[in-house]
Amino acid sequence: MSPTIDTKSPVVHHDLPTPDPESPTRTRQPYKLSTLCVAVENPSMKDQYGSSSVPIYQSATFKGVGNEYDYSRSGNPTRSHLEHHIAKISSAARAFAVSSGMAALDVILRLLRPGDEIIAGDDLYGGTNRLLTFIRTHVGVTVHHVDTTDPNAVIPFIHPTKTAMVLLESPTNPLLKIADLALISKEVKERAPNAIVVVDNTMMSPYLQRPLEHGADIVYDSATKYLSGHHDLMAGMITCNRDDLAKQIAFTINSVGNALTPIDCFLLLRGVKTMAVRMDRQQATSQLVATYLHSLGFKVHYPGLPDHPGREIHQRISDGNGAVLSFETGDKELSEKIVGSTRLWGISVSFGCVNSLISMPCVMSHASIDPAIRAARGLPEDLIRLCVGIEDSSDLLDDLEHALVDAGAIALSAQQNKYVRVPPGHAALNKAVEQLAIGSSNSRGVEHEWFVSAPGKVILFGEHAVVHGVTAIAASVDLRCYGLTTPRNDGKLSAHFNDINDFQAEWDIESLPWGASAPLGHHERHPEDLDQQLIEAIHAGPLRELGPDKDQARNAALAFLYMYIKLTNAERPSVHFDVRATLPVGAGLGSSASFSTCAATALLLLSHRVTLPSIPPPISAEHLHLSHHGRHALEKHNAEEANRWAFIAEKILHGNPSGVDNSVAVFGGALTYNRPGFGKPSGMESIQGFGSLRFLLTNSKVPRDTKKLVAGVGLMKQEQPEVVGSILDSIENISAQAKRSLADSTEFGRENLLRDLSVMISENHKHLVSLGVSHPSLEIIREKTAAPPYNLSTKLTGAGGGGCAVTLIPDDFSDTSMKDLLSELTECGFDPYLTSVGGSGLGILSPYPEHRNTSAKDIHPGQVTPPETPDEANTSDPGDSIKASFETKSLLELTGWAQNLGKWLYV
Ligand SMILES: Nc1ncnc2c1ncn2[C@@H]1O[C@H](COP(=O)(O)OP(=O)(O)O)[C@@H](O)[C@H]1O
Ligand SMILES: C[C@@](O)(CCOP(=O)(O)O)CC(=O)O
Repeated sequence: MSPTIDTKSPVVHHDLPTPDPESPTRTRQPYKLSTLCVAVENPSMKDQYGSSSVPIYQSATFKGVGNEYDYSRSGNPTRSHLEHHIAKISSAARAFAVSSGMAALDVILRLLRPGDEIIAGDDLYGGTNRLLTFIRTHVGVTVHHVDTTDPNAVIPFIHPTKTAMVLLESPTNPLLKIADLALISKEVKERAPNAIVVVDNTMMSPYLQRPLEHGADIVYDSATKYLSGHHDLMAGMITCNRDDLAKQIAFTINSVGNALTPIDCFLLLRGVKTMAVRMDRQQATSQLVATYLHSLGFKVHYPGLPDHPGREIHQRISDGNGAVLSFETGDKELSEKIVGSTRLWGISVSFGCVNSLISMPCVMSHASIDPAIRAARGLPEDLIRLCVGIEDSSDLLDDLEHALVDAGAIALSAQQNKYVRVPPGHAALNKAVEQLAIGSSNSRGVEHEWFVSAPGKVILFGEHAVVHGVTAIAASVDLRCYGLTTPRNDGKLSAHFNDINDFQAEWDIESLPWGASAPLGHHERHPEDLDQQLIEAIHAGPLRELGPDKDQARNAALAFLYMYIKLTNAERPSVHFDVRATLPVGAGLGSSASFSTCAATALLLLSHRVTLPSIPPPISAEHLHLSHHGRHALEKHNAEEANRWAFIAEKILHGNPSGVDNSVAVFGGALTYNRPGFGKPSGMESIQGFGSLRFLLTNSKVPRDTKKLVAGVGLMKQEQPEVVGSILDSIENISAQAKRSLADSTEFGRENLLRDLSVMISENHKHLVSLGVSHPSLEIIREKTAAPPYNLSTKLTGAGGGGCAVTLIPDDFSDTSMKDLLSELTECGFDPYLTSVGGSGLGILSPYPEHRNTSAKDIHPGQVTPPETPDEANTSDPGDSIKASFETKSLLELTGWAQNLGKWLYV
């Protein structure tokens, strides 16, 4: 077919390129729209040089008589290419490119005659409204503005002969109201067969919605928006399937001369190629932004939200929710402040660009509508419109949050430790109060203490091998690390690691190496690799005086300071961080991961990146003491964030961690774990049935260093890949078998399960010996437990090289035997300990006063009975009593005391 634009008979139909079947037996599916967007080829317009990009025919005239093209106002090869392409992706036979979206509407409105009537929406783009007013006053066309989101409001205005055009938008701009394009088209056709249904599809683009498929006669787009995507050109596209209409449209364009210029046609063709990827990203971020604003309590207009009134209709007629949304703040002045406070969101009219934009329709795009009419049409003066671009979603959310905070629309709730919406009208007042509280310094006040805790772990199968992609099976143990932050508010930061030779240090916050690290946005993820520049700066700065004999403390302080600098750049809270554990440090029970989890969580709370549920469910007193009560009180995304940061601290402490230890410390319970990056499913899966098993943990008390042991296995793997490879395969088989046995334990029988696990424990240990990570002390423990009358299976657990061994205790193991075994091990200088596994993961002591157990208020050491007159400071600030007792409680009392303080919120 010829693409000739003949002004006498200008209608040209464009083929939709459904690919031919390759063979009679294998049909090809039609290309998806995103493929069609990229495939600009027009088989009937092959370029003479085979250029892969459509050339710009920047020529007003073409030589010769009777050729395809003579004058660019009538036709131009670059424009023909563009029109063919847009027709193809719009389910249209014809497409016309003109100089702007308004030019498109102008061409369409010229189909009307004096006396005709139009039905149009009441929430229209301001420019559309302006042109409609013009044709009403100058052409004598009657315009009925009705709520087109309600078909019943449209029907009474349809006149069988007078109604010449129904002009629809869906979603509307800027209130995102939905019109049922299919239903209205049908109703119009039935009642006024000659009326033309016209749809402005700019908010959606053909990628997300093709109204011609739903009965519209003409569709137009401001191609300045999504079709081009870059705000570097202005264009309008008109598409239709009716020859009669196409002829009239072509006639008008040729007569008035508003066709798109060749260079803009070229730019638009280039833009369309990336439309699908742009829109996919823009939509995904829009959903995040809408959900975020909605969660803060703003009235948000976006069809992607579950409570949007037109959602069901929109899902039926479109393929997505688009990238424009709007929200109300309740206060015009506040909205102006928010719009003025953003940095990344550019203040601009229009939308559809790769850059994100923010605007207030009533003072910008819709300012041309009379304020009284705006009010009558329900357009809120405080409405903010967001047009989402392709920037990183975390940057956009962060910028918006900053703007909301700066304008005083949201404020930090000390009690909930998260941003909450300030009731409209209070914003200015609250802002002033907050400024006073913050004072002139950039460090924000810290109101109360945070008390957090996380368990250690026992690895039953797969340690070391898990670093290299093998499945590990691990569970939490009932030994925990505790971290407490207390406010200092004197510009200093301090830490006290009770278990690391009572290490204490204090730093001037402003002297920390802030400059060595780029600040991390509020929603920004930490990159996979550690920031070596910051690590070096911390070593050279705050840690410079710690010699090699202080390795353990230096590493822990490094992990703490690294996260403090990365996470709290905006707040820089002045706090004291106290750590104590009931876990042996460096013994293979994951002390580093539980420490990392505590430090990460405390800092995430202080930087308001982890928030608590505002109304935790009520508790009954009898449950207060159970360690696993309150599970799932912390939201999953908060747990995941804590786990991500605990893993970062683990990298600092341990070099090449697999992530199993911190996953157990955060999520608790029992799980299988696979490290990502080995071409197989990764992550964790919780396993049941583990909690009923009894284990004896025996600490050899031989110190060792996880980092060195893990690095040692890594080196061995490099030097003897085949030997290590086959050991890893064998361990993988053991883990897989153990996973199956644990999963099927009821069917399999308890006795069989215990017997199988025993065999696998011994096997796994042998493989660890081959990897060179056992130690004579561990072999003594293994031999002692294996000897009659005990006949138990033991393996090292964790990194080995000393540290702990784990022994499986069968159900029928007698109390007498246990007593004998414990004393035998103790006599050899070991620390045996019977543990229960599978308890709670990360916990945060609820900060809500109603959750604090006042009867458990502490009695200071040395006091036999509570004082008759309660100590003022002690009653008014539970933080004081927590800190004092935390450092002085005996190891045996620590867990019970912590539990008794109040309700713990667990992952
Ligand atoms: N309670 C704690 N307080 C401070 N730092 C700790 C604590 N527990 C562990 N760490 C840090 O973790 C390191 C121990 O890590 P690692 O050798 O992996 O032992 P584990 O096998 O117990 O995880 C310590 O040297 C110290 O830096
Ligand atoms: C050896 C390893 O598998 C477990 C280390 O445990 P621990 O640090 O010894 O508690 C290493 C890892 O998985 O990161």
